[in-house]
Amino acid sequence: MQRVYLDNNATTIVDPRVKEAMEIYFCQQYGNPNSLHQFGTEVHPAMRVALDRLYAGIGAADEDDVIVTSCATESNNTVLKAVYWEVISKTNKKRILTTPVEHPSVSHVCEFLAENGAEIIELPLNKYGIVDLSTLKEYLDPEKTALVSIMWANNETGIIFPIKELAAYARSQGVLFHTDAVQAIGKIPVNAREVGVDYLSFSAHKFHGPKGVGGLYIRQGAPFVPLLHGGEHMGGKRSGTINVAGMVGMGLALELANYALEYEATEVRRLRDKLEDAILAIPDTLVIGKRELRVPNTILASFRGVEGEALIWDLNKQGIAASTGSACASESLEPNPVMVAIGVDRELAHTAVRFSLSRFTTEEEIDYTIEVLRASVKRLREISSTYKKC
Ligand SMILES: Cc1ncc(COP(=O)(O)O)c(CN[C@@H](CS)C(=O)O)c1O
Repeated sequence: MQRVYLDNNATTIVDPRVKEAMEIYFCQQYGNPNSLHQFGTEVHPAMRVALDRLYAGIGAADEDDVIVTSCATESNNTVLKAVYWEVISKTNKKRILTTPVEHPSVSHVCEFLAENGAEIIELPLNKYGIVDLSTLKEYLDPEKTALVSIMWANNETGIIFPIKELAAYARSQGVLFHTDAVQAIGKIPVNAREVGVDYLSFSAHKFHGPKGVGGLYIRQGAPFVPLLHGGEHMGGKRSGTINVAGMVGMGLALELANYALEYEATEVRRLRDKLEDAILAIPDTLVIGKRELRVPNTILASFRGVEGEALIWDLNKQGIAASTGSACASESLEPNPVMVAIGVDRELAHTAVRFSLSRFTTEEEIDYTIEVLRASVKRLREISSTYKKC
């Protein structure tokens, strides 16, 4: 049976070139970078190269900070709690403006901060599933707002948010702006300085780097306190012995991902559109978001009358890996929250399936997926208690 991996928004394969670059830091150059002896100092040049790649890869200025974390969840927690301690707990600016479709590593932190005095406002989405500038202008009161936190691209739909214009307006009002760029980096161009954000989160395992390592961009002068204290690592901004192999891997993965952006925009998009067209040719289906307003690798599709869980298990039995939405919500049998937030009816929101490709996806894999998907949907509808051919 052929195995086809179409859940790249959950995690990706490590690029073999990244794996190779990481290997020597396990059994050859394994010293603690903070050690003064040669086992520690010999890894410094590679760390410098990795940091240079990270700065260049996300468009950070030399005067900005980029810290290495364990994952984007840590990066998001760090930003939101830093703004809480440095702004919300010390001034009359108690508000965080965010969206109803953020990843739980933003939304659940906001819920926690609301229990501790923050005021969280979820900005309504328009019919395209994004926050438009007029909405931000309507809700943003600069006297009361500490931070705007809006993701660059949604992990379930792939819908891209207009970060440049939103961040520019927040900056014009003297309000801090954070973007969770996890699902944008490696798919579309991301440049922190160009769009003018104060904070930007990312995660290596979303762009063919290793799991367990992420990053956080902090614009020069942006308020900050560490989430993790206890050592002078990362200039005191993130304590803990640095994951040298992960840092080297993430730096190279980001450089390779940016080299491949043209391939993402052409070949990956072509294969995604081929699968999407085949899905839309099946009766009573729906794809969320206009494809030109999405990152090139993602489809969130709805198959009327077919439970999302049933379909992904049927596909899984035939070797195809997809998801009902984000991996962190995959245990939930609730309707897809993103679809509910953008107004899709709840019955359809139970039938969501996410397909996310990568630069390693082949045409043969897409052709096999189309063949299997057509048969699976047909078979499941025949036994469906709710599907009546419209
Ligand atoms: C937008 C966004 N923000 C943060 C994270 C968390 O990344 P970590 O490095 O795993 O901590 C993710 C990871 N989303 C995966 C797992 S839930 C998905 O299936 O959609 C994300 O998509």
